[in-house]
Amino acid sequence: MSTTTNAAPAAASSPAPEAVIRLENLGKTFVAGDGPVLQGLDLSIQRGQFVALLGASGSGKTTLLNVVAGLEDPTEGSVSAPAQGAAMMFQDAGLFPWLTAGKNVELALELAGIPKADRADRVQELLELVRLPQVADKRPHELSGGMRQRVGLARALAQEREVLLMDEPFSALDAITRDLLQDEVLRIWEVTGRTIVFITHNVSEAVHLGQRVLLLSSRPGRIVQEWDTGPWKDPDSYGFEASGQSREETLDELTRTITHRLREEIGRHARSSRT
Ligand SMILES: Nc1ncnc2c1ncn2[C@@H]1O[C@H](COP(=O)(O)OP(=O)(O)OP(=O)(O)O)[C@@H](O)[C@H]1O
Repeated sequence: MSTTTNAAPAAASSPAPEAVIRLENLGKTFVAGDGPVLQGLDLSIQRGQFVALLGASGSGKTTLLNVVAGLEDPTEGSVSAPAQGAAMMFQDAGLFPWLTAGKNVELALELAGIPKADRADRVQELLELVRLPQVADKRPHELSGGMRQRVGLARALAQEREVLLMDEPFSALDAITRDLLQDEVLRIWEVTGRTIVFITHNVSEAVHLGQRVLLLSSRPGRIVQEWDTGPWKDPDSYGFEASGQSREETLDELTRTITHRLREEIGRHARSSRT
């Protein structure tokens, strides 16, 4: 794997960060004759990190999330992830249409074992966290797509899991709603300290959200390149000061570089699918 890191050297005394997800030589084959979807994949994610995952369509991004969540078993290698599993969020919020927004969130709290007496306050706290304090009594069909995703996010957070896996959660939303929700997710990540793995096809979204941006190769999927965006987002950091560019220029340049690499992988995927 090639890694592009612009971080300042870590202070000698800082303790090694704890990996909350560790995949070693991971492989996944669904149908023996079709070959592996994932192969030789190594990945370590530290507690509290925000990781964005890019890759061609069909490269195995969702499969990777499912393995981390414990929904799929690997056929090779090892997975270390929280035993409690992970909360997941998808392109469609998947709210139960017959329940109100509040009841959708409350159900997740109930399944997480939160006592009944504490649930009403917690539902309200979570809806406030996603900036929808007023929708507890509304049914999903009364909400916009962006509002439904916010409720879906509140429901995912209600599961009280350390790891949140997000599979293209905003790809069906209009650009303005998507921008707003990206900023909300960053705010919620900072407030809650969750470890987030976020799949997207949108490189700007990956660069905006991820501290680390990972590129999955075309089949078989493994992490082929990684970019560390952190130093460029922190104005006080070494990386920012060392460059003569503005933060926006640097992030735009990074977005172009990653887009170029992603296109190469998509092209490779298209060629290998034809053979
Ligand atoms: N349960 C399954 N049984 C058989 N094949 C599967 C199964 N799940 C996924 N696959 C295959 O694994 C490959 C990777 O699928 P996956 O959904 O993980 O890719 P992806 O990168 O998330 O794609 P996209 O970006 O289009 O969502 C595909 O060829 C898919 O058909």
